Amino acid sequence: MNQESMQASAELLDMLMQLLDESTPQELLPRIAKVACQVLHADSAVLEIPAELADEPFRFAYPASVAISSSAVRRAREEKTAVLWNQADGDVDISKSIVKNKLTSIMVAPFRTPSANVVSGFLYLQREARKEPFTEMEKKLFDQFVHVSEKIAFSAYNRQSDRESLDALRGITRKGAIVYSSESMAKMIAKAEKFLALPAPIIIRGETGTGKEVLARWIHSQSPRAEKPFVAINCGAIPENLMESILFGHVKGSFTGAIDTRKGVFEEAEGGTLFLDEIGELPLTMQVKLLRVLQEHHITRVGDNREIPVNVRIISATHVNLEKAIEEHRFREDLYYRIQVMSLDLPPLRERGQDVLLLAEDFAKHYAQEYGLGRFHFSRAAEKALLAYSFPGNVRELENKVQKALVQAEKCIIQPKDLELDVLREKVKESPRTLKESREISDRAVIDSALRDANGNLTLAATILGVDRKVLREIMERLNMKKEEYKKMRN
Ligand SMILES: Nc1ncnc2c1ncn2[C@@H]1O[C@H](COP(=O)(O)OP(=O)(O)OP(=O)(O)O)[C@@H](O)[C@H]1O
Repeated sequence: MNQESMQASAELLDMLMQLLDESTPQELLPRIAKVACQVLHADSAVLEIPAELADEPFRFAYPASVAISSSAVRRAREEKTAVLWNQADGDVDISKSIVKNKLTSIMVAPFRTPSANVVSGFLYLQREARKEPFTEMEKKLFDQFVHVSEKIAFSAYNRQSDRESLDALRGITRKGAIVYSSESMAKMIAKAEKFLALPAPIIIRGETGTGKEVLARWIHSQSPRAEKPFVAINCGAIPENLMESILFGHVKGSFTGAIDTRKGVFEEAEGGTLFLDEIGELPLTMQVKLLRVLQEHHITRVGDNREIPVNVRIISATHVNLEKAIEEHRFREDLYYRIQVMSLDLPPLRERGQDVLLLAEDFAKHYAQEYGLGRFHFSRAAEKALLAYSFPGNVRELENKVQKALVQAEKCIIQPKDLELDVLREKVKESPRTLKESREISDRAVIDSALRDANGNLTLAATILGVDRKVLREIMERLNMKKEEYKKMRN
């Protein structure tokens, strides 16, 4: 092997190594285009896969606005191999594209299905005029790279479809990073789905670490604003004196330390979604300013008097009871009505039943892969311990416990002791739980959700539940549930 081909093989290996970590096709495909672009020193890349191959058509362009030669793509498909055009080559259509787009050369390869000759998509690279054209050796490397990438991509598709079949068998739903099988989550997601396309603000209520940000990101990704930015800030973590500048930006010299003019998060999120976590922590002075922006749709940077129009969807989140904060004059009622046009209650983990187990399995799989460990299983005893443990609402705590357990576990089997669950927080002391206890837990969860939907109205809640009002009242008495506690909750 000569020096040049040794170097090429090393580069090819390097490219492929970078792809092995990506687990889903959605993560892998953009990476293929980017890695090819980087290692082959191209200025732009496009990877396109039509719908019949993937579930949805896939197109990734880097940079996003790149113009490509469709004649070059057609020729690569006809020739069924990687093809290279340089400025001096004779193909009239392709030369036109090369000159028009100020290029020096183009390489395209068909991106095939695993079943051999069905040409489906393509990977396209081009170099700008100021650079050297691609060489024959680079074309060879590109061809080999595409062959192996196709195989990596298809095993990712297969893994995904295996997982989807298994998920369907077990009644598991995945929405972006959100995983669930419980009714309480399914109900909340069904409600969220109705809000996706609407521009109005949403408020997400839920205890700490229940997935409010994950839910907000998913809503954004499914909304007409998905291509625009999602910007998240935690109102509780920002010092009061910096809050205005972080939200609305500032001009140079407007205060000590303002060495540049800076955009605030409203401008950064332009056209997209701004996630205001812990909105209940926003100081009263800022609440007034935020309300004004929501009403007037423009902001003014600190130290400036120009009004800058903004088009941003607000999703806010809170773990505190905002109604109580209003009563205590810590939160403005007018702002409350502005931000809670549509409201979602994220159930705490303790009300998600078996979700605890599937989240634990997912976290175990994810972190075992990240740490380069093998495949882990939970022992039956560990599963029982997880179900019996009263998580204080918190998916993050579960995630943390599973992470630690992976390090402690022997022979890739997670035992109760590896999870370090606090014995004082066990929901039920005896195991297994009796039928009566388990029925009470599920009765409590459905009644809770119906009362929320009905704003504490017993007749309406009874209708939702399909029982007589008297029967509902009796069950509530037995479970020590009070309708008054639901009067102020709004969905
Ligand atoms: N249903 C879910 N499926 C998978 N992962 C989840 C789910 N809910 C939460 N998580 C994970 O739990 C962790 C906490 O989620 P997130 O940060 O969205 O919670 P939060 O309610 O916004 O927290 P905080 O109250 O601290 O702001 C994240 O790592 C997230 O990926």
